[in-house]
This record gives sequence, structure tokens and C-alpha cells, in this order.
Amino acid sequence: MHLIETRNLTHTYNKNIDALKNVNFIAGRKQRIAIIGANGAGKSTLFKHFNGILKPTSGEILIRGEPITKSNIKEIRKLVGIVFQNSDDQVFSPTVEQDIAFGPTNLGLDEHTIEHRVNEVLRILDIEDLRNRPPHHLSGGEKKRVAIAGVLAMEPQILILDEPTAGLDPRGVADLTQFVNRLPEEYGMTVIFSTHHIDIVSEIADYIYVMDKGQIVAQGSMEEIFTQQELLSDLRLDIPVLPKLIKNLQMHGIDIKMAYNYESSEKSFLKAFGKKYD
Ligand SMILES: Nc1ncnc2c1ncn2[C@@H]1O[C@H](COP(=O)(O)OP(=O)(O)OP(=O)(O)O)[C@@H](O)[C@H]1O
Repeated sequence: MHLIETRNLTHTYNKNIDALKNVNFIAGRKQRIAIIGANGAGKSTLFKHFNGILKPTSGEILIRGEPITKSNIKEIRKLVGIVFQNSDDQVFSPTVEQDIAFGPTNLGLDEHTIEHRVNEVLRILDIEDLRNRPPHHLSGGEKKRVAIAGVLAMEPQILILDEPTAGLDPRGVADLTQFVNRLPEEYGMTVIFSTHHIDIVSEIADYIYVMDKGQIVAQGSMEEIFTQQELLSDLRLDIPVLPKLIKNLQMHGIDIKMAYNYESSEKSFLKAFGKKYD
């Protein structure tokens, strides 16, 4: 049984905008899945089906093998946490601490557990210094971290991040990359994220879906996706800078092994230049 499965999921807005067309998507335990696609491809619409915010026009969405119904929607929202693109809509309490406590409080947890969870996510996201600040006065990147903390405090099994790096500074992007990479092993979570920041895809994802005009047009490992440069370019997408550079070097006759993320590229470069990697 898959954690999330969609079968020919189709969504039409206002009876005339086909935002999703026959989408077949699968997410398993402890996966890190990237969904890439140009503006309007349907990424956010797909996410809104994962916890029942939207209902399919046709087709199915199954969470742990079951369709979303009135009787299980509360349980499903505990299981699937979504951080939306616009963090403004997700932070609203007088202080950051209260804001993060909102979800766990709604789950009916006791005070001690709530306090523990709030402290834990403030630490994980390195925002302890924001604890007593009003969230609506925070910067965009700070708000984003608070929004992620609020969802994480509910300890979802599946974390959905809609463009998580939008508005983050370079250090924020690096921190987020590191943080997301730890979630599957340390917390057993599955992470599904969309992004226009292609270089983080190669640092985080172990599986990629490519969307265009409401459809999944390609899916696979980094190697399977990033070797399709022409398709990506036709869809207004790109490949990460490191494999692009390595490919150019190979075309200039340099004997260097293809790699996709920073760590494996470093190994490839050191080997190509006759240096030992330790
Ligand atoms: N509430 C809505 N009502 C009508 N049309 C909508 C609504 N939300 C999205 N759409 C349309 O559905 C299509 C898919 O939009 P969606 O937001 O899912 O794309 P996206 O891939 O997340 O885009 P982006 O990268 O710009 O965030 C677009 O054509 C969009 O204009």
C-alpha cells in the first residue's frame, strides 16, 4: 500500500480550467519527492488534493489506500501536513510560539507535549530567537520558517512543501536543504516539495515528477530526468548547474564522471583532477 496514490486524478476549476489531467502519482515511506514544472503546471492544485482541500473532478486520491471522506479527513490532516507557498496565510497568532502551538493544540495534545514540540521545532528550524515576536511583523523568510515549524509541530508523516525556498536567503536555502534531508531518516517522514529552484532538487530529491499543463510528463531518478535536457528546456525548465558543467566538460573531452549533487560532483572533480577524496 502506498502512502499517497492518485489514479487518473483530474481537477477542473470553474468548469473550464483543466488544472490536473489524469495524474497518476505515488509516494512511499521516507521518500523525498520533487515536483517540478513551469508556473501554472498544476503543482499546488495537486498538493491541495493530498489533504482534501480540493476534491477530484474525476479520478481518485488514496491516502494509505483509502479515499478521503468526511469521517477520516481529520486523521488525514494529521498525517499530511502542507506548508503553502504564501506563508502570510499560515501565520496568524499574536506570537510565534502561540502560532506554532496552534496545530498541536487543535490535535488535543496535553500542555506538556505541546510545549515540548514547540521547543523542538523552534530548535530544529533555528528560530528560538523569534519565539515571542508577532509573526505578522517577521520578514518573508522568517515567516516561512515559522510556517514550516507550525506544520512540523503536528508531526505529520508526510510533509508537503510548496516552493519552500521562495524568499529564503542563501543560508536559509542551505539550512532548509540540510533540514529536509534529515527528515526521512531521523523522523521517518516522507517529504514532497515543489520548487523553481532546480539546484535544490539535486540536493534533496530521490525521485522527480515533471509536470506540464496539468499532466505528469516525466518521472524518475535524477539521472533519468536531468539527462532529458531538451524536454526540460521545452517546458521552460533547466538542469542543475553541476551536471550541466560536467556535461560541457565531457563534451570538451575531459574524462569526468557525471554527478548531480554537490557531494558526488566534488568526488568526480577531484578524481578527474587526479586528487584523492577523503
Ligand atoms: N482557485 C482557482 N481558480 C481557478 N483557477 C485556478 C485556481 N487555482 C489555480 N488555478 C489555475 O489552475 C492552473 C494550475 O495552477 P497551480 O497553482 O496548481 O499551478 P502551479 O504549478 O502551482 O504554479 P506556480 O509554479 O505558478 O505556483 C493554472 O492555470 C491556474 O491559473
